[in-house]
Amino acid sequence: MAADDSSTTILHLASGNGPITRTILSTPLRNASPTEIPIIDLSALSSSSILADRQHIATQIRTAATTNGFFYITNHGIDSTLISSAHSASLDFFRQDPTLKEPANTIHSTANKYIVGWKPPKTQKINHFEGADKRESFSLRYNPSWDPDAVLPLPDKIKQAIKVDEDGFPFTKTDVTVPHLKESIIPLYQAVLRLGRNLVRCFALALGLKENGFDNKFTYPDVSLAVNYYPPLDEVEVARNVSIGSHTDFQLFTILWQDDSGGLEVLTRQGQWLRAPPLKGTFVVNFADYMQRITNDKWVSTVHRVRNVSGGERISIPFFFGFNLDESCGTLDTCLEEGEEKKHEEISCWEWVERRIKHMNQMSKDEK
Ligand SMILES: O=C(O)CCC(=O)C(=O)O
Ligand SMILES: [Fe+2]
Repeated sequence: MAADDSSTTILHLASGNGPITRTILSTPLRNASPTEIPIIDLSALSSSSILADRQHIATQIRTAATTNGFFYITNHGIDSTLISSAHSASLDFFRQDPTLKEPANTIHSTANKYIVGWKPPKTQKINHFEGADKRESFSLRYNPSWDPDAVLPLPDKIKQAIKVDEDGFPFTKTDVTVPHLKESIIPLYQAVLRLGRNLVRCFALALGLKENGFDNKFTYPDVSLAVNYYPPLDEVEVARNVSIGSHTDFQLFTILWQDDSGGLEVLTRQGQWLRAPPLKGTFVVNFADYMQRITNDKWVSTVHRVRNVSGGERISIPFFFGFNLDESCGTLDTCLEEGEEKKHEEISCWEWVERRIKHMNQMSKDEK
């Protein structure tokens, strides 16, 4: 961050259109208020609910989406035992000696290099202006055999595009040392995938579409689950480093579980950093770049980062959602006021993400 004037600083970020900046207020970091990051109760998402109840949820989502693009969900239906089991198996995986994690390194994936598998510490730079993220992670992408609601068979072109690793990588490589990793993570993956599909129906309502308006774009969604492991930042690092740099997520939306360490921070449109502290029994949901595009920038893809200053290790489990790889969605008519121009051209979610990643990596090359 470079100094601008005495009361503000400039934050540099990657975007799908090249580097951008944001002005940051010098007001101290503080906890978000319930209006800034609301808690939305999803009890009424159950199949026996009536449309009016789901509309009520949609109205709250719309307010959150147009305010800071972040909200907590409670009564989401995900069993806490699924979470605790995935959490402890993840700790068992990350706490191993690096040589034992190496076989699952993403570089050994035959089909999904750099996408699935283990990413060692300090190998990711989500914001090149802020240096390497002090995290390691373990990632999976969509696999129809883990999707309880998969509509099979998948179209051939999708089978090719999804590129499932035939040997079951990366779990084949964790089976020996952490055999319970797969059996703990997959049930959570399945539950969050189902929750995501339900939320997408609320998003459709919140955007003035029919409840099933996005269903056919979500039959084999381009999703990925990551487990992030953040060692604590030491005293020197706290001033200079990030656990994960300031960024926006790339696709449609993210459902994130965080442990009770804290450290997630969210930037308001006004340039104020807010803490999004862990709240028992909740997930955090945030909108991402592609959602912002198709809503003509009405729903915000909000900048966030993590600084793990808890003194202990921190785990988070984000689940990123995009439309089916072959689906494209232009600006939604329901997001345009009378006479309002569309701000973005139509592009598929997948092409958008590729462009976003290209720009992010370009910044790294420019640094050298
Ligand atoms: O760990 C967190 O709380 C946030 C992680 C995140 O923003 C990401 O993985 O994109
Ligand atoms: Fe993120």
